[in-house]
Amino acid sequence: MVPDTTPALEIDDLVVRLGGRTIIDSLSLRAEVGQVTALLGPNGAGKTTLIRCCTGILNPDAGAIRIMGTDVTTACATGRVGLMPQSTGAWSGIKPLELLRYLASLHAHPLPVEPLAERLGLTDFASTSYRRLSGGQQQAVNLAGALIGRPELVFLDEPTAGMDPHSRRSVWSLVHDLREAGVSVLLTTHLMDEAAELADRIWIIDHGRIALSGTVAELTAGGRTLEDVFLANTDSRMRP
Ligand SMILES: Nc1ncnc2c1ncn2[C@@H]1O[C@H](COP(=O)(O)OP(=O)(O)OP(=O)(O)O)[C@@H](O)[C@H]1O
Repeated sequence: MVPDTTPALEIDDLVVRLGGRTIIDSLSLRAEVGQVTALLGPNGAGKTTLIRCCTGILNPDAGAIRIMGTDVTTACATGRVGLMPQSTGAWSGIKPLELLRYLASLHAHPLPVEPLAERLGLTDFASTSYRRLSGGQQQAVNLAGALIGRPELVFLDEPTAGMDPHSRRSVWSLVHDLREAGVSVLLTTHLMDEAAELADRIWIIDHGRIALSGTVAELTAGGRTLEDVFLANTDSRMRP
């Protein structure tokens, strides 16, 4: 039997213009099924914009996105995609488990809420409303929300930003388990050790374009650190 080589995510020549500027500039990228793909890039490089396009929040101006061989709208509508955004201003007064139960009710075959909450340490602050949680605790709730619908492809936008080293390690272990279970993960991070620990393949983007891609071993061949490679291949000036 011929193996199915349809990628989890395939982006071709994507262009996004916002506020009169080109934010994503003819960008092409591929993420394989069952792998962890890391998107690195300086502040303002376009990482979140790209994720917004892949999750149906933003329509690109040109180019194509395929998720497991289907279009974004279909993939998202059928619950095959999960998203952990950088911030969710909307939840305010709701408590973590109430939120997860609500999100679970939107999916056909959700994960059981309590074990997921336990795994992410949410039960420790179960009676606190979302808006009163610390930044790292909110991140943990956001991560649970991304996973509750058993997505086949999950986008994690800076999943460990603001987390202490214990919480970060626990997220790393969860990402390893997701990979083990065959879930495809695309994450962004500014932490080079996180990318090196988790990613099967890294894509470095700068000013909305792919600057470089490869496995950690390929990128760091010759004794350079991932941070050296990042610094050498990206612009030090922050995007306006
Ligand atoms: N709605 C918008 N209108 C105009 N410009 C926008 C809009 N949304 C994002 N941008 C701009 O697009 C650029 C890319 O932003 P984006 O959030 O994708 O960067 P990023 O790579 O995720 O950065 P960071 O690492 O800081 O999170 C920035 O210059 C940002 O100001």
